[in-house]
Amino acid sequence: MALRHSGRALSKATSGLASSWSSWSTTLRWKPAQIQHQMRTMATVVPPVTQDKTSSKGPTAIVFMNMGGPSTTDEVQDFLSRLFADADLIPLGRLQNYLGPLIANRRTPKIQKQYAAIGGGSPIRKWSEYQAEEMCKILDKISPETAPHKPYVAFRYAHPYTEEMYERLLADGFGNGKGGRAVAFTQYPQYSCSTTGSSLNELWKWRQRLEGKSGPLDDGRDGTIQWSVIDRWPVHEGLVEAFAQNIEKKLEEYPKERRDKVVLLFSAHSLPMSVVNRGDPYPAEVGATVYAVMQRLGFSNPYRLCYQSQVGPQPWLGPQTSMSVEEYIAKGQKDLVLIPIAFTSDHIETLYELDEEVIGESGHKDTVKRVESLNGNPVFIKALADLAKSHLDSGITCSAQMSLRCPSCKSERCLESKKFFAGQQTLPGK
Ligand SMILES: C=CC1=C(C)c2cc3[nH]c(cc4nc(cc5[nH]c(cc1n2)c(C)c5CCC(=O)O)C(CCC(=O)O)=C4C)c(C)c3C=C
Ligand code: FES
Ligand SMILES: [Fe+2]
Repeated sequence: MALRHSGRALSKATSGLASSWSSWSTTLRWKPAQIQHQMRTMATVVPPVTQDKTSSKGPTAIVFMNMGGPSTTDEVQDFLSRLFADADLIPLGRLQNYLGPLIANRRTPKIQKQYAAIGGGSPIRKWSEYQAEEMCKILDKISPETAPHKPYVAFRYAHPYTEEMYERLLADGFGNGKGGRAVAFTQYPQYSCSTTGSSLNELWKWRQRLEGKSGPLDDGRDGTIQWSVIDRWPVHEGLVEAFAQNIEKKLEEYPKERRDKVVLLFSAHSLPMSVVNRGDPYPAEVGATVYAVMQRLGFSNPYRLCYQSQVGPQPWLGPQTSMSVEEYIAKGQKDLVLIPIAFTSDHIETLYELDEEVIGESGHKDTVKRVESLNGNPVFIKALADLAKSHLDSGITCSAQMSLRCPSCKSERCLESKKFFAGQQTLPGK
């Protein structure tokens, strides 16, 4: 089980180095004065600004944010290099620039084999571009006042990178003195500072670099892009409906007399306990999605939430998906349906880890099954459009929840980017 044993290989790769993989969460060192400053800024809640509903006319850019994945095996090394360079995902402190590439290089051949096994690359770009385009077509119809809607994709670790998306936005006539409205739409339904938080910090960084720091002019306009954020949507009814329909479809594959005893195993990407204990909202929001889906199903079946894809030797949030499947089978429960609940399209965690490893090695491929990922599901794409329309109608810049930092957050990036997105001004006259 390559992914599950990956921690040992990683710690081997970094052993002997001053700050190892195992200390990724404790590498920041603060002096007393810095701590006092941090304590003050940590507690700051930045109230979101309400936008003037009448002023937001099209064109409107809708930017799908996600982690991305290598489209070919040749892109794996760059993907992993970017991923291990991301201090919002894997904080390696002052050794980030040294340790990051080292771990990425060591890991590349193994991960290349996994992408080769699922057809030579991640399908996430194909699905994201399709979902964004189809959603914009629906949005043009249901929200003519903000049309035309232009789809963009910004990945954190693979093409199209955030900076490539931003350059395209500028080339397409947004910003650069022309203003215009853009919605940063996370494609992670549940918020984690390591995923959506990282993408927003990156977007804020490129916004500062490519659009400068121009303050509001006398008329309130500065010609930069007016950003708003859809930062989480764990219980959106269209999302819940799409998941529920896929589960119902899968349950039909079991004989009627066994159907209501099939155990539903929701599986989400895990988080290191250091991130959970920092106060990350993700576990609660994943739990909320699971509960909403079960409510929609009328609690027809027994269910559990488990977590997959731990990397490195630190403690991660459990129970592990692979272990849960093995233990239920050992207890005699062989009818199991796996439901990837925290990602909206296929990726190595579904196509390789769940299909090839967890199900493939369970010895019960005929009774342990996985529901389809949302991918091009029309119910899901309509949900995305409804969600975007409600956001555009609401006039809010981001959720109230996004303005609050984790209790133990010490990151200046989080502080500044939250301040920026929560404080985006209205754009009168546009
Ligand atoms: C909601 C989804 C995800 C969360 C939360 C998440 C947190 C998280 N991930 C790592 C480390 C790695 N993740 C890797 C790949 C990867 N991660 C997700 C999703 C979430 N990660 C996906 C969908 C993928 C695969 C992308 C694809 O194209 O298929 C990897 C690289 C693969 C590997 O080397 O095993 C690492 C490393 C951490 C540390 C973390 C939380 C802090
Ligand atoms: S880590 Fe959660 S807000 Fe900074
Ligand atoms: Fe991950």
